[in-house]
Amino acid sequence: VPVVILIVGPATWVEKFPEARGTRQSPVDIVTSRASSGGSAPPLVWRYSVNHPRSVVNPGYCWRVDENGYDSELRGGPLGSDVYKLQQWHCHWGSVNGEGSEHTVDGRAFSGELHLVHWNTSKYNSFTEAAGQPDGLAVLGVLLMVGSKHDELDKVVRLLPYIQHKGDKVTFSEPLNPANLLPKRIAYWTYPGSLTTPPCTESVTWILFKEPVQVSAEQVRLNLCYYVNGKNV
Ligand SMILES: NS(=O)(=O)c1ccc(O)c(NC(=O)NCCc2ccccn2)c1
Ligand SMILES: [Zn+2]
Repeated sequence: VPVVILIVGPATWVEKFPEARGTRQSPVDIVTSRASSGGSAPPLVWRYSVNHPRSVVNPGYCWRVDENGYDSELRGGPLGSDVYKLQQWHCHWGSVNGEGSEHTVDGRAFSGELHLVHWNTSKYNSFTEAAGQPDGLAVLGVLLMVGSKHDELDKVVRLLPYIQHKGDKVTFSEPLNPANLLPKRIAYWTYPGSLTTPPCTESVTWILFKEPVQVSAEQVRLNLCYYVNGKNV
């Protein structure tokens, strides 16, 4: 009986998404010895709305929190004079502990990776428009490692049982400050890259914080058993 192997993943993305064959594809391995020193970039500055309703969604490949258009600002650092606005944030977890991050640092993977996705409101009129432009998006990447429980992140993790299947969505209005998801030390690596999943558009200025943030083993387990089970590949 002929065996048909359906390959779905990065190797086949180039067939449907030509951008995936580009010259600035993400994620990458950060080779720390080859990273240049900070130079004279201005400080990275952010301000987020805390007290507004947010929705947690299961898009089928992770969980995502939509900011529902509430105001926020990210500017400075490598972003020139443009102001970016937080659109959504989501998480990438691995099926094996320590293997979940998208970026690696000197070949080392972390247990997970949080992405805070911002779009350039100085130049574009919508997220969708910005997502197609080389300077359209800025994503803050936070590496996650197993350690103590993360209280801010727990406001989302505890809702995962209610979005076990693709398309599920739950709205919550508990105050949450996305700034509390960032590490204490805000040193970062930055490079011009792309969306890490289809359509892999080369529109992302990546800003990856050097210091990992700790989450508990239970929080990793909850992410795995809910979104992995709920994940319709
Ligand atoms: N991971 S990332 O680069 O921050 C990022 C940010 C915003 C995005 O819209 C995406 N990609 C995205 O949403 N893709 C939706 C469809 C999809 C996602 C994953 C696999 C296959 N198809 C990735
Ligand atoms: Zn992501």
